[in-house]
Formats: sequence, C-alpha cells, structure tokens
Amino acid sequence: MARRRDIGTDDPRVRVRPGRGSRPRTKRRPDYSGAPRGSVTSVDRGRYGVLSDDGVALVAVKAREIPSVVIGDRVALTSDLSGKKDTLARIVEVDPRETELARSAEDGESSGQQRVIVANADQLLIVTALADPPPRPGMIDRCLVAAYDGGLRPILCLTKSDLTSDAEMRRLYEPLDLEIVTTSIDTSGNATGMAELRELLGGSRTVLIGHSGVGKSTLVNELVPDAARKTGDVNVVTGRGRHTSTSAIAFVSEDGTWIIDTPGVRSFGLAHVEPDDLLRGFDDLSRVAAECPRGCEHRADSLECALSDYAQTSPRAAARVESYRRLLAAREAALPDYER
Ligand SMILES: Nc1nc2c(ncn2[C@@H]2O[C@H](COP(=O)(O)OP(=O)(O)OP(=O)(O)O)[C@@H](O)[C@H]2O)c(=O)[nH]1
Ligand SMILES: [Zn+2]
Repeated sequence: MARRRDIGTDDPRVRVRPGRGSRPRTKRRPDYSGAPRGSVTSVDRGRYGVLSDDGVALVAVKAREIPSVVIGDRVALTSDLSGKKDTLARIVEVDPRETELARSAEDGESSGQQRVIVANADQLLIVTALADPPPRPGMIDRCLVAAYDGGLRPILCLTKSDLTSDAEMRRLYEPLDLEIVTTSIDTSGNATGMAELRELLGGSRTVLIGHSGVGKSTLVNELVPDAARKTGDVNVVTGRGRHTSTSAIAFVSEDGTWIIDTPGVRSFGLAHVEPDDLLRGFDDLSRVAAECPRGCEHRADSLECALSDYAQTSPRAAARVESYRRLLAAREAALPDYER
C-alpha cells in the first residue's frame, strides 16, 4: 500500500469516529496549522535538531502526545524559537509524510512492526565499494526493497573504482533501470565521479546508506567539506564524530540539498514489506500484476502469476521479472547475512 499516511489521524486524540448521529466527543485539539514550521535534522536521546523555515537552528523536545518524530519530519513548533543557547523549542505537530524509509523492528523490539528511519527523503544513495570490502548484492537488494517500498528513488553508488572495474555490478543492476554512479577518491584527494554525483544529489534530500568501510564518510567529507562545522551549528549534542550508532544526521546546504548520513547498517529487517509494496519500484510489472489472482505473491512458483507469462515475452521482460523476484527473496533472507 502507499506509504503516504496521515500522521494526524494516527494520533489517538484526533481519531474522530462519529457514532450514529452522535457528535465526536474527542477533546478539541489546538489548531497548529498557522504555527511556525521546521524540518528535523537530527535526533539524539529525546533532543531534536530542527532547522526552522526562517533558517534558525533550534534544539527541540517533543510534546508527549506526538507519537514519533524522525529525521526529515516537517514539524510545527511553539515555545522558544530564538535558537539561543540553552533554549528549547517544542514540537507540537508532525505533518503528513511524503515518503518513509523504514525497517522492521528486530527481535526484542515489537518485532514485525516497521520503524521509520527517515521521513520525506527523495532518494536513497546505496553506497557499495567495488572492492575492499567486496560488494554484497544481498545487502544492496535489501536497500532497494526499502527504497521502492518507501517511495524513494534508489541510486547505486559504486565506490573505490580505482581498485577494480564496475562492469560486473553495472551488468547485475542494469535491468532495474537504476541510476548508477561510479566514484573513486584516493588518499591524496583525487576524485572521480563527483560531478555526476553532485548533479544527482543537488536540490534533493538523499539518504546515504552502506556498510562500514565502503567509503561513506569519505564521500560525505567530499560532498560537504564543512560537515563538522555545519553540524555543530545545528546541534552541538549530535556533532559528527559523536554521532552514535543509532542516530542519523542531516547536512543541509543553502540550496536545499540534504545529505542524510545514517550509521553503518547492521541489519535491515523488511518483514513489513508486502510483494505488492515492492511493485512500486516496477511500473511495468505493476501493470502486468493487475491480472494476477487476488493475493498473488508473485513468486516463480505462484500459480497463475501473470508475471511468469510476461517473463516469456522478451529477454528484457524476463530480466525485469527475475530482478523483481530476486528482491522479493532478499526481503525474506535471514538477517545475519547482512550483519558485519
Ligand atoms: N582505494 C580507495 N579507498 C577509499 C576510497 N574511498 C574511501 N577509501 C578508503 O576506505 C576506507 C574506509 O573509508 P570510510 O570513508 O571511512 O568508510 P565508511 O563507509 O565511512 O566507514 P565507517 O566510517 O566505518 O562507517 C578508508 O581507509 C578510506 O581512505 C576510494 O575511492 N578508493
Ligand atoms: Zn503474481
């Protein structure tokens, strides 16, 4: 199902279900539609870094009745909006999200439920080294699933091209119609592929994801040279370097480009993603699957799955169906494969 959801109606206090003829008895909720707004740039132990629409970097806490706030959320603010040292603003409302990058909760958490990692991002930059460490297609596939499911455009970034060729990886991912960019940055700072990468990221909100060691920090430093200083401005508490394994952080430039750095992915549960959610990334297959029996899981062994017939029509169609089914399988793969 579409991931656009109305946060307002998730709030128990505004769930207005008028009974027959009776008026809703829910308490009236203050109208925050005219309240100043901002975007969440960092989250750290109950403190939220927020960049107000007036360009002021604030630290905020959230009102108790707000269910959850993640990086990228658009929020309504009250209290102290001065941004001065030791002042706190208050998040009183979260706007409906355009996109949600999510993982399933792990064992021990309320497993099976989805946890949103970042809201309102446009793109997911999947960072993979061509060598050292070697690429893990299973991990890439899982990131693709999360992107398609969440409504983000995936981009594959192949780093360390000075070490080996990108041909094999490009061949593997060609059927997905992905944007693929190849980069290298050597120790003396000579870089290739950066112009193309900047072009892809400019003006968008992009989440970077990838295993430790693939060169994510090196990329961020190249893309956002004053990353550390910028972060300090937004929220001293979550300054880069002290950014813990559980939090992501956004670097916002003046032209509206967001680079959202996530900590090295250890596991990426996708139990919440249904076969039809994944079709969002495949317009052609989505049309074909409309002919499938109700509840079809679109596997190779699913009876009367329309995708199986479609795969016979051309090599291209076959490659598309095969890629889609590979991603479906990646979604179900055991998590430990993807842990470091
Ligand atoms: N040869 C080569 N080495 C690179 C390249 N990019 C990064 N490296 C090196 O790879 C190592 C890991 O790079 P990082 O940027 O720290 O990787 P990371 O993904 O941020 O890893 P964590 O900080 O552990 O999350 C460093 O020694 C970098 O110098 C590249 O394009 N080519
Ligand atoms: Zn089907």
